[in-house]
Amino acid sequence: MNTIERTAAVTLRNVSRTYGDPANPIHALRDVSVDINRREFTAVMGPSGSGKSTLMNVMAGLDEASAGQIWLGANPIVGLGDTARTILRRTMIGFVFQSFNLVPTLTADENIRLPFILAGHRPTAEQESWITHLVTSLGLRDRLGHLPSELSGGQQQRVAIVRALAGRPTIILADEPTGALDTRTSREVLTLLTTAAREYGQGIAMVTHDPVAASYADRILVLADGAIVGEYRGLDPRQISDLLITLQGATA
Ligand SMILES: Nc1ncnc2c1ncn2[C@@H]1O[C@H](COP(=O)(O)OP(=O)(O)OP(=O)(O)O)[C@@H](O)[C@H]1O
Repeated sequence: MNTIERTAAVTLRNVSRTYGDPANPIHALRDVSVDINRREFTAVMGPSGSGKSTLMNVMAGLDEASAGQIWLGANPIVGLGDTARTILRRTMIGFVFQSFNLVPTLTADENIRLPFILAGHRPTAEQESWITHLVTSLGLRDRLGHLPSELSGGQQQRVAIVRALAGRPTIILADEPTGALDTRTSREVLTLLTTAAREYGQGIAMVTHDPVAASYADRILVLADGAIVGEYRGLDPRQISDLLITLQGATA
């Protein structure tokens, strides 16, 4: 199976993740098979504890699947050593976490450039103009010299988003990226993620509880109790909240 050409940004086949005592296991993911496609913005939704963060962590190779296979692009990650996995992650994935994860001693500009420094090369001219576009459209031009502690939560999140998008990674994994943002900035961030998928062919997976944020996605995956229980397209925010309310009722 490893030799089959894979066009998805991330492929999961029969992936399970079990925690805790084998006699009394917690099944965070149960036999999940899904593709996160390139050129597509996928929202991941589901009740608290349904496995959304676990799904993101195993896709990123930050957590080990207990069973199953995972590919980043064409590269299998199950069984890879730590170093190889770190290199793959660095070159193929951009992360946006709710907690920003900026380096406190680096300025906004240095944080944005950190992935390039870690990868050992400077941004190309094309990447420089993409960074300038991102910085300008997220209103960060006059904040680049500031440390994270000198920025508001929303500004810190925008810096993290520019950092994730800057190198045009194959996949962007975002966990509640708009959780700390005001409505206008949220809209800008979601529009940027949409652009990243449509125009730059990146695969986006975004965990969110927010029906408005999810309505920007092309596809919504719904998790319940560690399994994918639904896949939807073309829903508006109202339809998404109705869906979640129905699911909460079914799993309560
Ligand atoms: N390191 C861990 N050790 C033990 N159990 C864990 C661990 N990580 C997650 N779990 C359990 O796995 C299940 C799925 O957790 P996960 O964090 O993936 O859910 P989630 O859908 O992201 O929840 P939320 O929306 O509240 O963030 C939960 O029952 C959780 O308690």
